[in-house]
Amino acid sequence: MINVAFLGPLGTYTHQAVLQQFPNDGNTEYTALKTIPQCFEELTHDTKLDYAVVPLENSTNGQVVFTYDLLRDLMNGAVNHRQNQALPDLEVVAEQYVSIDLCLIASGTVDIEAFDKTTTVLKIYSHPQVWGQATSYLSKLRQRVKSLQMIDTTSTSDAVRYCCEKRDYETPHEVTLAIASSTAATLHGATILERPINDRKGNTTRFLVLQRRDSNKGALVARPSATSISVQQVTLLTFVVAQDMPGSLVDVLNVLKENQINMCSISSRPYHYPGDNESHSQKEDEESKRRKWQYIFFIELNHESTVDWDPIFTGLSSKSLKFCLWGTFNRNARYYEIA
Ligand SMILES: O=C(O)C(=O)C[C@]1(C(=O)O)C=C[C@@H](O)C=C1
Repeated sequence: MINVAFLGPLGTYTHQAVLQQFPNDGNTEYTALKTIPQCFEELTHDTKLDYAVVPLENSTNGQVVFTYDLLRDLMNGAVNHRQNQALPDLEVVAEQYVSIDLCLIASGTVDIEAFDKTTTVLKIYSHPQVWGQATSYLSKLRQRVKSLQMIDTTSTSDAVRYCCEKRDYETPHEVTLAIASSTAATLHGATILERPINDRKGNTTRFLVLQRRDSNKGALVARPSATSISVQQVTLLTFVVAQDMPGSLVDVLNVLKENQINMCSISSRPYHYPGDNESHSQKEDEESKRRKWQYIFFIELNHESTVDWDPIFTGLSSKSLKFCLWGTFNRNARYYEIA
């Protein structure tokens, strides 16, 4: 039996990612948690859980910053190190992709055509990641009402639950709606008013599957894509460099070039050196620790399964102040799907 935690409740897009990765075969238990931080926290400490699935990025509006920042904080809080390589408690073992078809949802019947610019007060509940995926639909909607309030919830499925609970409190001019998946609407017995309302066709969210590093289970197996016989692999790394040293980022990237390995993504998030009660590498000097404008880099490499990692890790170790290898996993075939 395996136990998979995820950003719940049932009916979230993350739940969909979980079912794609771990189909209900009678051997899998699913544990719905309320927030992304809880997924990290519970997987770290509850050995009854084997995996956690969390959103990482969306093809329309980019990073799910909660997840990026939790990875950063785990790297900073890592107790175990091999020289300046942080070995946090969790690692990444697979990726998953879910097509995000956003629906405008009501608890009962609502006539959008009857909205009145002088009186209708519209409240829409959803996960914060959704607003940037339906900007043009929301701005058109705003023009048809007196006011539009967008209210954040911990997930899209929870947004539908809120919307259904609010039904009894509505005044004649106040309308409460949610943006979520059709699965969430069905689950709550709610009505889909319009779909899809996302800005871009092919809107997709990418998810990561995490496990505890000490579980020693290895990466999860993914099927090869229809277009390639060999399975491409992806490696996720994070690192920090000496920001005042010209070329310090280039030096790290040159390690990849010299070893003929391709980088397929790079992004950054704000970084703060670990506090005194957290572990840190000796190269981090006092002054740089106090600076506000520091960055951690996230890079992904795509490669065949036969890579000589020794020179790469030796290079990364010498050119960065601190780095972390989050895992090497198979590229999911859904990555290659065209919008
Ligand atoms: O709220 C959900 O349904 C989630 O699974 C979270 C989440 C996200 O954080 O990106 C997943 C996919 C969509 O992009 C919107 C929300």
